[in-house]
Amino acid sequence: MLAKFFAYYRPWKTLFILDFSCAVVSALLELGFPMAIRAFVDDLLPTQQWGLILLASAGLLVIYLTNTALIAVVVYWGHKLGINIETEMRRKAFDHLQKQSFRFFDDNNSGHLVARVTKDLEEIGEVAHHGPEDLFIAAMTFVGAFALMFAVNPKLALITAAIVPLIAWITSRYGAQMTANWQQIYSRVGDFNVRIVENVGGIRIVQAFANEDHERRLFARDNANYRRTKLEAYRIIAASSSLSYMGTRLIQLVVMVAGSYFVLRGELSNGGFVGFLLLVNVFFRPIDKMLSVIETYPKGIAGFRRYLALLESEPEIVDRPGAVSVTALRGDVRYSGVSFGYAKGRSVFRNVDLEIRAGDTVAVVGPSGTGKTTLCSLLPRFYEIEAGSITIDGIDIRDMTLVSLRSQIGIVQQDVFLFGGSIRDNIVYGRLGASEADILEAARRARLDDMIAAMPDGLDTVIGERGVKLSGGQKQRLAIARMFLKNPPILILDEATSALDTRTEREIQRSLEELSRGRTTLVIAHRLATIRNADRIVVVDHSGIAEQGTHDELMRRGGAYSSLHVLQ
Ligand SMILES: Nc1ncnc2c1ncn2[C@@H]1O[C@H](COP(=O)(O)OP(=O)(O)OP(=O)(O)O)[C@@H](O)[C@H]1O
Repeated sequence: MLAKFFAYYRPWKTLFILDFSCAVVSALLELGFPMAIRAFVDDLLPTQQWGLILLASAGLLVIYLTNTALIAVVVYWGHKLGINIETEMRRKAFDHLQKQSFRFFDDNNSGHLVARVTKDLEEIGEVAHHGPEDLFIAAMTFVGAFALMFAVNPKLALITAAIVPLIAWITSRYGAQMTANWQQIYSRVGDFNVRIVENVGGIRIVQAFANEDHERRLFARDNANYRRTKLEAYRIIAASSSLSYMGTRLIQLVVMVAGSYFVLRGELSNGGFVGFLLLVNVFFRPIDKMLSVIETYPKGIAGFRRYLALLESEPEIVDRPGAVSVTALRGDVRYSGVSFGYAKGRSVFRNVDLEIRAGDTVAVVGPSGTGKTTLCSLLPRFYEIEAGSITIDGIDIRDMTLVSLRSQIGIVQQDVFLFGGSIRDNIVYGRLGASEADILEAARRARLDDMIAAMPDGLDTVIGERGVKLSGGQKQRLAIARMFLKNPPILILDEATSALDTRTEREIQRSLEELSRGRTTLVIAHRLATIRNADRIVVVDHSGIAEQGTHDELMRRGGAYSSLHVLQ
């Protein structure tokens, strides 16, 4: 896993080297200061020459200033390195989400996915910056300080080092606990993200059912779980940092007592004593660093693990090697022996044959849950069929690139999804970069022009999240305008007008008829009246296609279609 982590440093090698070398030089200077102080007390003071003392002080000032500059570089460029890595990871995570198939989103909650791309990655940047640098410098300072302490007074150095196993034990014990704890914290954050995303998205339903109290209780539970896990983390931090504080202060006391003893016995100079006390601080600084690494590293690594899990979930539907990019298809669609099920061993339909000639309109009808929507969503390869094949103009859809296949198919859905921007943003989604004239023409053909003219900001009117500021009919028209702009040869209309009043439905129906003119169209309809003129009607039931033919043929046959008709 570490190798995968370090791979992210590759593009920022120069930045890393700059940051790292400045940090190393700064640490070396820190090691040098106690020795300079010792020389100052032992060698310079006894000369009683003010000129020399001031000169040495000026020298120290230069070194301090240099170190100040180094620290500034390390803090800024080091964090720059961290945020660069974090940004790259976030880009990759988002990119990976775009490639996932419908099934992935069926199985993963959007709140958790949001957490993956936001919160999980936050600490990785910190670890990327501090991790290797702190570890290396901690090791270097630790060894360096010990060597210098040993040079000043070996006995005192050994006494000081005796505390190290205790500190190491504290460090390793709490480190493992923290990693496990942070993984749990992330999962808790995901949980309440899910709760918030669902609550805010469905707030109208919540209020309509007056279920606010129920929602509050559910949220309170997740919030309390998060709090409990966080408290556990703070308990670990409190224990480890206070224990290590106690350890370092105890050893300082021991050094004070033992050092005084050595000074009185003449085994240690005054300067040596002062220098040694300063070195003890430097010696224990890596331990503080290690503790802060213990705090941030597990957060980063837990986030990185979840990030890797996301990146390693292979997209289910991808381009085959050698897939061709198709353009301007005629739209001859053929399903041959197609079988499909969402879960293994539970098929929605089996061995379905269906042919739609280019430009024809075929309506799919049948009882709820028989797989009408499913049948249509196989054409743009939102799900992969289990057996058989689907071809367009004789080419298997699996031999086409996904992007080109989907560019040839337009879908107008029952509940239109609109983005939160303006009317223009939503129409232009059909063909990004379309000209103003084309956008207006698409709006006109979808009979949206009167509404746009009546709006204060025209095309730039903001329609609210998911288009809440529009009526159902207006949303449908916007979706149709978007499709006029996209202008695909194949259309799927999924129950597009079921939620509207009769008059609006008739108007929208007219726009849809205009939209489907000259395009291969698959209509999923419940209202049989709207599909009477379809070139063919396919009736599905729980075992697949029950019958197909024109309205008149099916009525004459007196089968499933005619009984549905009688029912309506
Ligand atoms: N994403 C999904 N994951 C798992 N099962 C699904 C999924 N979507 C639909 N199903 C199941 O597949 C079956 C067919 O559903 P589908 O939506 O295709 O039916 P439909 O005929 O379009 O229904 P309706 O007329 O009610 O819209 C149903 O049993 C449904 O529960």
